[in-house]
Amino acid sequence: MNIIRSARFGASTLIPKNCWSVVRSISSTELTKLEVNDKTGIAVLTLNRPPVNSLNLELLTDIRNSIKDAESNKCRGLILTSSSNSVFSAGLDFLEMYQPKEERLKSFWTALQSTWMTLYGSKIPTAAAINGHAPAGGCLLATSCEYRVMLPKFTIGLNETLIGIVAPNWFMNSYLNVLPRRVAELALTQGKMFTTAEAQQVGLVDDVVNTKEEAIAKCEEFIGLFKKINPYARALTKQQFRINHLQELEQNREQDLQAFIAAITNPSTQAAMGAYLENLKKRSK
Ligand SMILES: CC/C=C\C/C=C\C/C=C\CC/C=C/CC(=O)SCCNC(=O)CCNC(=O)[C@H](O)C(C)(C)COP(=O)(O)OP(=O)(O)OC[C@H]1O[C@@H](n2cnc3c(N)ncnc32)[C@H](O)[C@@H]1OP(=O)(O)O
Repeated sequence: MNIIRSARFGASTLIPKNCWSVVRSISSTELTKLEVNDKTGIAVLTLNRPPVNSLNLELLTDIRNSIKDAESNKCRGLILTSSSNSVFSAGLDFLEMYQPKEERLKSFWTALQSTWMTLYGSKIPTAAAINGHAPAGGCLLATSCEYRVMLPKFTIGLNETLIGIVAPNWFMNSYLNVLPRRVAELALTQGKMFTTAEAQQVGLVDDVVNTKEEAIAKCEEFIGLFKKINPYARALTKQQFRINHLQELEQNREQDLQAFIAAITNPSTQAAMGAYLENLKKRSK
């Protein structure tokens, strides 16, 4: 058996899963766990930032590093999931955007841009096992993948307008890569959160299953579709579909950062976000 070494983790840890496969930890931090199934070569990246996997600078950085680790370890595919039983990811961490410090705000948004470009443009097949709610940035992660499977009774969508903010172009492009234009426009302008059943109906998710294990198995099945396909030809074909969106952000990173800072630090945005956060806190009491 080849032991994969990770720059971030040193020697790999072997975790027996069943008699047919061995799950090996490639890299691990407090916030993420990246494990590869030795038999299939498929990696699972588990987000682990309780209570709701809200995406702060550190989690975004770890996600990006993990995607790169999966690629450099020549994994055959990557599955994103969550350690929570009810939330895939609550999207961007409001605490990064509410009453922010400018330098941290810049690093945060720059990390989000980089993580999105790494995931959306990844050469390896990517899939999301959505085992909980996936609002806003959580939905962005899922729609940046090539395949989505979701558990029942959760919600997913880009709800930015409900918070009084505007989803940037590249969030919209990830949505448009999955949804028909008319559906995407209506959903974005309403800040619609789709139930699992609605999401499947409009094509925002490809499949619905009852357990996380089944979701991972579905993702593995999807990634298995490429078993006999030349990875180089596959990666270049995927890239041709996504290159315009990637270049659009790459060429306008600084403008996008400035637009974000201006929008977020606007007093009316701060007031709307403050009220939304207050409401969230009240609801969780
Ligand atoms: C022309 C264009 C011009 C300009 C464009 C440029 C820039 C645009 C500007 C900005 C774009 C910014 C984009 C932002 C995208 C985002 O991702 S914003 C985040 C949106 N997320 C949400 O709305 C989700 C909110 N959360 C929930 O709905 C629920 O928490 C959830 C359903 C996920 C889980 O519910 P439940 O299990 O019941 O948990 P609780 O609600 O009880 O929450 C537990 C604690 O977690 C805290 N929390 C929840 N979400 C977040 C979050 N996103 N960030 C930080 N903290 C969060 C919650 O307050 C509870 O905390 P407490 O226990 O009370 O301390």
